Amino acid sequence: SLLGKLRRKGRHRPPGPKPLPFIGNAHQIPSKHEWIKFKEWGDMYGDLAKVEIPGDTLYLVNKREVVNELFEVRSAIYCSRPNLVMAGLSGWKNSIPTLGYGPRLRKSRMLLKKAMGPAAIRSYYPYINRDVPFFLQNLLRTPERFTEHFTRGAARIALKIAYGYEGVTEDEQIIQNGTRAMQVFSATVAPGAWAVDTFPLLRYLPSWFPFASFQKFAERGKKITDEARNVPFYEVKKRVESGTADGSFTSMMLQTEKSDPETENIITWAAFGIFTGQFDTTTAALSWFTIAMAKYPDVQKKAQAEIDRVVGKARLPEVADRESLPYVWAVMQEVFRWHPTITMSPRTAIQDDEYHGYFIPAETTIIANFWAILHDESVYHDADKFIPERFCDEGAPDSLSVAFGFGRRICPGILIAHPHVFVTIASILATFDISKARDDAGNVIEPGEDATSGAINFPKPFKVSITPRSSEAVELIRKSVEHSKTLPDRLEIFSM
Ligand code: HEM
Repeated sequence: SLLGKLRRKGRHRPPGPKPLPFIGNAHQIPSKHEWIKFKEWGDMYGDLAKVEIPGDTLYLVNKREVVNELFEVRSAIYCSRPNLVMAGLSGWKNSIPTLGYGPRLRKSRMLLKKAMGPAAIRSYYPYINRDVPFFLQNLLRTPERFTEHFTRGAARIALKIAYGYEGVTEDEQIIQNGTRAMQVFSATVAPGAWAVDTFPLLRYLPSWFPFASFQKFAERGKKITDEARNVPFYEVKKRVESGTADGSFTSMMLQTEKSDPETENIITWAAFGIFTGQFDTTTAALSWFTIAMAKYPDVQKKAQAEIDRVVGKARLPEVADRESLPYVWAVMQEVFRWHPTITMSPRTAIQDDEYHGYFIPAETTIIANFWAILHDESVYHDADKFIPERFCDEGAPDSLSVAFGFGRRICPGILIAHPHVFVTIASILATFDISKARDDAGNVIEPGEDATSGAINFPKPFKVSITPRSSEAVELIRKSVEHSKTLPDRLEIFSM
């Protein structure tokens, strides 16, 4: 039979929801929280579920074993990305996360390794520890602006590494430009935006963005993104030329790499990757942490008790305390499991392949559903609940080995994200209590768990109450800030 012939040729395609002519399954893909629908299809159709959209076929992968086999073991095949047209038009064409596999990607990741590899990261620990008190001080002064403090805390470190930060233009403007550029990115790579067609993109437009045609969107998005990437870079370049640059990834690359336009362009994107890769993701993760602490006071108390016992109240937690704070570490693992920062990641195969008898033609887009893996009830019971004990007492598989991706496209910032998020969480727990806010009538406001749509999984804006644990804690923050001011703020590794 024809079917048998196709099978023999290995051209058996995986099952999936029934497509309609022309639009395929587009009408069945929801406009938000696509990962939940994709998990349902995985539960119905198995290891690989095929979904048709106009102009593309997607294979959904919802199980850890399958993602591991394809993205890790066969990483050399599943190492490219789909062509994200709208992201490309909006200024992100040459960005690292959207690059197809090839020499440019390899070069970019090689450069990133110099700033994000194990040795470099260890050399940042003192800088990260030094910065935490400033973050806590901001939180103390204006606790209701916690989201902004999360962003600034992460951005300060990222900007320092990428551009040398202090003395390099105005950081407020750079952070604001970066935030806007990331909103353009997030909107244009959101699965609903590219998986269906370009029309649903309108749903993801940030509120400050005037309603406009696609051409206008792309034009404006590109302008924002170019400016966000170029302004800090050329500032550093100017300073390198005049011999006044603080040591940073950019200054080091400008002095050690070839000075042709192509290489320079790659450096701008690598630096911009360090900057934009860090602040939004960290803000999202810390926001979910904040919601978790408000909703699960017993978890918070237990984590605080561990810190009080191990670290004491005379100093703040530091990066090096990680091994001796297993419960706080489990809280962090649970944050990245409960609401993973990036719920799904797309890859394309660079050659034909086969998985358990199913044919996977070159160029097929595979969507790894990290959220589904981390909400698999057979692995993580009561998956919607926040239960750190599953990691430290029950031996559940690590969530961080999923939440940062796999293989050749694994998050290059993973080694800095872990200690930075960890020490931030530990320091908040050491000095503040997070609880549910009350409205003017005194009624408790239940923080929701609704996520925004877009590439990065942020909770919708929410209110909580953040108050210092004690007057001792306030004093500790004040003393730590004074101490930090006496410490060097250079990154030695880039001083040459
Ligand atoms: C909370 C922190 C973070 C989380 C949860 C996170 C998560 C991820 C994930 C899931 C991916 C896709 C991986 C894949 O396809 O397998 C990714 C890619 C990426 N991340 Fe991160 N990330 C974080 C922080 C950072 C930081 C600090 C940097 C700074 C260098 C960074 C830079 C990047 C870049 C450049 C890519 C694209 C890599 C590529 O496509 O080759 N991220 N990240």
